[in-house]
Amino acid sequence: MPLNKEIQPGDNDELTRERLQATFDTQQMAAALWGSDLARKRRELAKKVDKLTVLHDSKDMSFMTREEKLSENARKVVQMFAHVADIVEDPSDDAEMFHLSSNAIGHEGHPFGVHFVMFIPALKAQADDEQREKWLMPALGLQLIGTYAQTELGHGTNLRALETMATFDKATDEFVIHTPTVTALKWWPGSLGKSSNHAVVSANLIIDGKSYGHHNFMVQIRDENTHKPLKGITVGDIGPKMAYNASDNGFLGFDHHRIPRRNMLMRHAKVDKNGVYTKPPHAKIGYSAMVHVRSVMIGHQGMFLGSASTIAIRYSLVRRQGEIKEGSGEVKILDYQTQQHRLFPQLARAYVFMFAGKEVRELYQKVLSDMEKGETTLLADLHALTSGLKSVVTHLCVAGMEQCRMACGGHGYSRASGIPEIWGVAVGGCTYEGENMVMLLQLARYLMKAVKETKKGKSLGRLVDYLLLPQDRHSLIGRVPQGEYGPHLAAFEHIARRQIFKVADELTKLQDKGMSKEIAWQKKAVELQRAARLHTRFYLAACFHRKVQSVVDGRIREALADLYHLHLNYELLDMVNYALEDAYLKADQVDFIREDMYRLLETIRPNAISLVDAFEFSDRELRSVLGRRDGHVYENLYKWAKESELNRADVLPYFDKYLKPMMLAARQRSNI
Ligand SMILES: CCCCCCCCCCCCCCCCCCCCCCCCCC(=O)SCCNC(=O)CCNC(=O)[C@H](O)C(C)(C)COP(=O)(O)OP(=O)(O)OC[C@H]1O[C@@H](n2cnc3c(N)ncnc32)[C@H](O)[C@@H]1OP(=O)(O)O
Ligand SMILES: Cc1cc2nc3c(=O)[nH]c(=O)nc-3n(C[C@H](O)[C@H](O)[C@H](O)COP(=O)(O)OP(=O)(O)OC[C@H]3O[C@@H](n4cnc5c(N)ncnc54)[C@H](O)[C@@H]3O)c2cc1C
Repeated sequence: MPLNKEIQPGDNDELTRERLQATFDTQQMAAALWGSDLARKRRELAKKVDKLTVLHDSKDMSFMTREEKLSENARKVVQMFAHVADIVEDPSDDAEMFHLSSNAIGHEGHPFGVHFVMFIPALKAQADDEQREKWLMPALGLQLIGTYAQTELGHGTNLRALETMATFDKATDEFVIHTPTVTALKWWPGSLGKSSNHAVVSANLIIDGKSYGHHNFMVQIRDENTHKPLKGITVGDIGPKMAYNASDNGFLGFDHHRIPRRNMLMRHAKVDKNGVYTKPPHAKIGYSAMVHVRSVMIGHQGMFLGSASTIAIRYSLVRRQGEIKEGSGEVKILDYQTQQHRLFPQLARAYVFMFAGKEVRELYQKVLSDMEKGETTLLADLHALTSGLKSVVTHLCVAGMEQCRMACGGHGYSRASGIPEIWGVAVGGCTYEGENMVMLLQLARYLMKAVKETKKGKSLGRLVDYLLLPQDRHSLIGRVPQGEYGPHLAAFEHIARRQIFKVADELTKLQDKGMSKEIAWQKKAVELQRAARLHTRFYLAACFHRKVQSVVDGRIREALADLYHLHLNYELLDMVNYALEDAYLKADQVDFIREDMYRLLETIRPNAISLVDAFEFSDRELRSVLGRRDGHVYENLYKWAKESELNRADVLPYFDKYLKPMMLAARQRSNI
């Protein structure tokens, strides 16, 4: 059977020649990336969105004001729901809905952003059956718009310091929600500013003067008909952000606002009418909506990096600049080794982040179904894994996207490239759902506990089984037959294990000298977050390995293995200092890794376009002139620039108002 190579009439010949070189079928590679069912659904829904003009951007969002963006995406999201049954096979499938949304709406936000990502997951995990009936069904049916209001002006990370109060009033069987200070104002919740009419609000539960820590409460914030804030509620937009400006992130304050007792989400923790409090089965079960977003973010961040890689690689095959051999003509910029070294490792990361995203979603689903039965054993593992992945993946994604942007030269800096907006959205991920450094320290906590168990000969969980294995003193990289990469993966394991034990020993030594546990932790915090990063990077490399092993088709496995081996080499070089510290690697082995990496760049080069085609991002989804599938970049850049609002007239008023008088005055002065 001929291989599918994504060639279409009217394509730029340069790209067609590139596509013909592929060693694999792009649709089969797409199936490896997304799963075959989702890959098919994505393809079909993109075609349907193409035909439905009501779902198309009315103009490029780059040329819109914030209010126009909000209005445009509200229009599209409503149209999207109106046509959803004709477009997707299963509207309750989050993945399918997410892809519909990224095709039709893009990534700048819309009024239902947090509704689907946090509000509904919070209700699913924390509302009891009666409450689900009351709010989850209407929320799924779009009868209300919800947000998740946890962060305050004064505190986002340290949830124990949240100040919003929910004081139980036994006499009326109500909670009184109150914002005692300006720092207690809720700050940041997505779609809160102008769109939502309900919020899951985190507030300190106070019964008879005693605080039970923060819990989640359902609060209606706006009238369902007039959309005006309810009495005792102040709400508004927090202003423009780096990106994500079609989302109205908001502020929210309460002045002794009363809600019924049954508005506390009571699946796990409960308060009865006598004010008797029942503890949840796990102290952090109320954090489940955060864990949900952390788990979905991994794959989505991979998609963002995949989008930027697609844009930069396609453009690098259209752009010619300079000669490699004098007189032989200008070359495609992707033929430069430096360009390949800049882009292919990002492409490999995008792949592995998407694979890891799938694994972590499966674990989340398992934990969620366990939680339904009151079983919480795997919650700590999930928290540790998502905390590490969330931090490492967002950090590497935005660093990688910046490489993609720079690899496009000047045109990468233009919004026409599409990279600035997705970079701006992705970089928010380093902060939201737990600031990266803080989340790495959460994982480090787990790792230090794992060390203690290891010393007793036990494992804390599957993720840290490797701590029980003995340390090798020297790496076998370059000492085994060419093409064997087991020692590379072993090096990731070695580096992570060594750093984890090293910092654990250092903590013990400090405490043995009489330092408190907390101060010792502070003294070693940078080393601790390094341990968490190295553990996560080992997890990612091992995940890539598992994926390559699982692929049946020989051609796909070979192309994926090239990316995997590049990933191993590139990431090892990026953290080689850890392997040199204990002479685990020698200088000749580092040279071996480098040379192998350069070899792999050349091997991957002919497959580059098909490896990005395999993401199957539609042009509508990419929203990039540089990344167009057909490669017709220059004529479309010119067309795009002409759309700029500044080109509506040859002379704009500011010229007559400011510059002309200044120049006239200057001329007059020079004539005197
Ligand atoms: C139309 C529609 C289309 C529809 C489509 C629909 C489809 C939709 C599909 C989905 C689409 C998705 C799209 C996404 C991408 C889109 C782009 C943009 C979107 C932007 C959205 C942005 C949303 C962003 C939202 C937000 O940002 S919302 C706010 C997030 N805020 C934070 O994340 C605060 C961080 N801070 C903390 O999480 C805590 O503060 C703290 C540090 C843990 C300490 O917590 P503390 O309570 O102090 O506990 P410790 O004392 O440290 O620990 C004590 C003990 O508890 C343990 N433990 C702590 N935790 C946990 C935990 N979880 N679980 C288990 N254990 C835990 C710890 O291991 C320790 O164990 P031990 O060692 O004792 O054994
Ligand atoms: C785009 C976007 C969307 C958001 N959406 C929502 C939403 O829908 N709902 C919601 O409730 N919130 C939302 N947030 C808020 C977000 O969750 C918080 O901003 C985030 O959790 C970080 O908290 P912070 O702002 O308090 O940062 P801070 O904690 O003030 O971080 C500042 C610095 O202090 C350091 N730091 C803080 N604590 C520690 C510590 N213990 N140890 C070491 N270092 C520390 C951090 O590492 C960081 O370097 C959103 C934020 C963004 C950017």
